[in-house]
Amino acid sequence: MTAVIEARGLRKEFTVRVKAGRLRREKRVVAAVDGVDLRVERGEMLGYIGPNGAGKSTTLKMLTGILTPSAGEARVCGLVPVPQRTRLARRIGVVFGQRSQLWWDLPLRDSFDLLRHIYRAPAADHATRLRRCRGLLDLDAFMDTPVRQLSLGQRMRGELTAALLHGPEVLFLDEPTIGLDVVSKQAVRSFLADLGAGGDVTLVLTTHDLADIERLCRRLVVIDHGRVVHDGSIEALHARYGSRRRVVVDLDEPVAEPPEGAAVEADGRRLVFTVEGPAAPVIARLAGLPTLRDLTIEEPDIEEVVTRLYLASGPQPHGEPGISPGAP
Ligand SMILES: Nc1ncnc2c1ncn2[C@@H]1O[C@H](COP(=O)(O)OP(=O)(O)OP(=O)(O)O)[C@@H](O)[C@H]1O
Repeated sequence: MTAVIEARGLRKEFTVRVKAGRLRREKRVVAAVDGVDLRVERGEMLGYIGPNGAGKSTTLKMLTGILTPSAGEARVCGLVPVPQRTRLARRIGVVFGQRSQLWWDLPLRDSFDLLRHIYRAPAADHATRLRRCRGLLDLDAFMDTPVRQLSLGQRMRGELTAALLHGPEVLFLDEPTIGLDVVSKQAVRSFLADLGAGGDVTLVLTTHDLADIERLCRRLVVIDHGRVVHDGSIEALHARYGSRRRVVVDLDEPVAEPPEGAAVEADGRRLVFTVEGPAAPVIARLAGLPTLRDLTIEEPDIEEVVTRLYLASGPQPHGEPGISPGAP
C-alpha cells in the first residue's frame, strides 16, 4: 500500500506569555506537537484523538498546510503541505467543525457552484459528486437557503459536501459531529462510513465523541501533550488497557452464594461479573446454573478505556506539560 500521509518528528512550538509573579510575564515556548510520527495508507479511516489541548488541531493544521512545522517533516499525497499548499488543496478536503468554507449570505447551491470554479472541477464530475451528496446527505430541502439560516446539522452536511466536490484523496475532519443532534450525527456518520467503505478516500478524523470512532475507524492514534501515546486498533487499545467485559446473569431465584465467588455486583436475582480476556470459561460455568434465566455479555466501553489511557499518560515529569523556558 502507498502512504498518503507521512510525518516524521513533526513538531510545532508556540511562544506564549505566562505570568511569572505579580506583575511580571515571561515568554515560554509551548510544544503543542512534540515529535509526531505518522504513516497513513490510502483508504484508511484514522481516528486521531486526545484530551483538550493535546495537539490534534495543530497536527491537522500542519498536515493541511495552514501552519508551518517548527521541526520535522510531513508529506501529504507526496506534497510538502506549506510550500505546496495550492497543489495540495486540490488533492485534500478539510472540514473544521467550528469554521465554515461556505459563503454566509449565499444559498448553499451558489456556494457549491463557486467552489466548482475555484477548484476548476470539470462540470460533469462536479455534478456527479453533488448528486451523490444531495442524495446521501438529504440536502434538497435547503439547497436554496442562505448558509446563515441553516441549522448546525444542515450546515455540517453542506460543509462535508463542499469539502468533497473536487474529489479529494484525503479528507481531514476536525470534530465533524460537534454540537449536532443525534439524528444529524447519525446522518454524518453513515455518510462518512459509506465514503470510507469505497476505499478511495482516506479519512483522518479528530473527535471527542468516541461513538464517531467506534462507528468509523479501525485505527486509532491517541495523542497527549503533543506526543503519540497509542497507535493501533481499538481492540489493541482494549487489550493494552485491560478492558473488561461484563457478564450479566439473571436468575429465576435469588442465590445465597454467587457461584463464581467473584461477582462484582450481586443484587438478588442479578449477578454481574467482570471478565478480563476470553469470557467463554466463565460463561460455560455459569450456563450450568439450574436457575439461569438469561445471560448477556456487555462489551467494554471505549470511553472507559480512553479515560484510563489519558490518566495513564498523565503530565510530564517536569513542570507543565510540554512547556519549556524560551529564549529571553
Ligand atoms: N496559535 C497558538 N498560539 C499559542 N498556543 C497555541 C496556539 N494554537 C494552539 N496552541 C496551544 O497548543 C496546544 C495544542 O492545541 P490544539 O488546538 O492543537 O489542541 P487540540 O488537541 O486540538 O485541543 P481541543 O481538543 O481542545 O480542540 C494547546 O495548549 C493550545 O493552547
